[in-house]
Amino acid sequence: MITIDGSYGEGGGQILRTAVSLSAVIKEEVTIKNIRKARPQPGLKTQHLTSIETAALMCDAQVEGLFPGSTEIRFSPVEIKGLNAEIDIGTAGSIPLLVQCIMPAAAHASGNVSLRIKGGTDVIWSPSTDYLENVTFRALSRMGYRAHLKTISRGYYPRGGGLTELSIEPSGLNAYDYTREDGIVSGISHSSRLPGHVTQRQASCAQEILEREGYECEIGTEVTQDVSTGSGINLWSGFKGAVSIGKRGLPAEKVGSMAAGEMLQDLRSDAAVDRHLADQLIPFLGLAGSGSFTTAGLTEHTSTNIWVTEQFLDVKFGTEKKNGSVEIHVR
Ligand SMILES: Nc1ncnc2c1ncn2[C@@H]1O[C@H](COP(=O)(O)OP(=O)(O)OP(=O)(O)O)[C@@H](O)[C@H]1O
Repeated sequence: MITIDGSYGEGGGQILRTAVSLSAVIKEEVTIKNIRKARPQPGLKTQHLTSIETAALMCDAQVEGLFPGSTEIRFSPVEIKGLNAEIDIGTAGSIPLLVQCIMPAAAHASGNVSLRIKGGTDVIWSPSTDYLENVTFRALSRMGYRAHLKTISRGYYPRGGGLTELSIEPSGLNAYDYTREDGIVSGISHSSRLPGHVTQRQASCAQEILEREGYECEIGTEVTQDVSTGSGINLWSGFKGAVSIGKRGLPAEKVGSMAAGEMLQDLRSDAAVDRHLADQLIPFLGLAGSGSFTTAGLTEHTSTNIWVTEQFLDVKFGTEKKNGSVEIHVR
């Protein structure tokens, strides 16, 4: 049995997601203590509960300690099967973070994973569903990972209710050395239950900033009347992306300029992948057993995910400074 201190390093929900999924892959029971201990509301939130429940469903796991606010769980996996199910997070809890919890295990399943998931598609402190599809899954496909996430309708905080369709096929993971692939910046400026000019203003502002700096852009707009009210803009290029979410009182131009500013910072860097993708790639690099990428800097999310991954897999990550970036590798 493996025991993980959930308060280690960054101390957030990601420790939980990586630990649960890798425990399923190696079929070894894990106990996670001190879950989100230093967060203002410690323990499991709705998003984490539904994520663990979904992972448990996939691998017939028994789970102890699964309740809101719980700071310790024991996850005992059996075999990872395919799964065809409808999952409702019930709040604006992040759909991409739920998916993050089952991604490594799904590659090792005996069948396909097809889920219709309801929840938040564009919420703060999380990849958006567009980011997951266009940045994370695009990057992982280089290692042979086969997954798609289709956004059917958007779910914003606090109401959520967005709908997505996830499909993951089992696959082996091959080693891959990521190099910079920045090119045209693509994007989508979206809103629900707001006047159409909001998406236009978000998109125009982002486009103007990026084009002024010499980057070609193609940003689409999407105006809907979904269950929840909100707006945002997602940009991506190569293995880099930027997510910006609107909120009451924040001008649409500011939402657009924040995304463009984040994207520019990444595009100006010689690194191959952005800092968010960096932490998300770690368990997969570990499972592939070899591979590398460069990123602008080592975040606490990344170093913590390296630590968790090394607790489960027989791999050792290395980091090395390279021309203003950091190379992270497994050899
Ligand atoms: N703007 C963003 N774009 C892409 N990915 C993001 C973005 N913001 C956060 N992420 C990713 O979302 C994940 C967040 O993990 P984290 O542990 O902070 O989440 P959590 O479950 O909400 O936990 P906690 O509330 O404890 O922080 C990380 O993989 C991080 O890289």
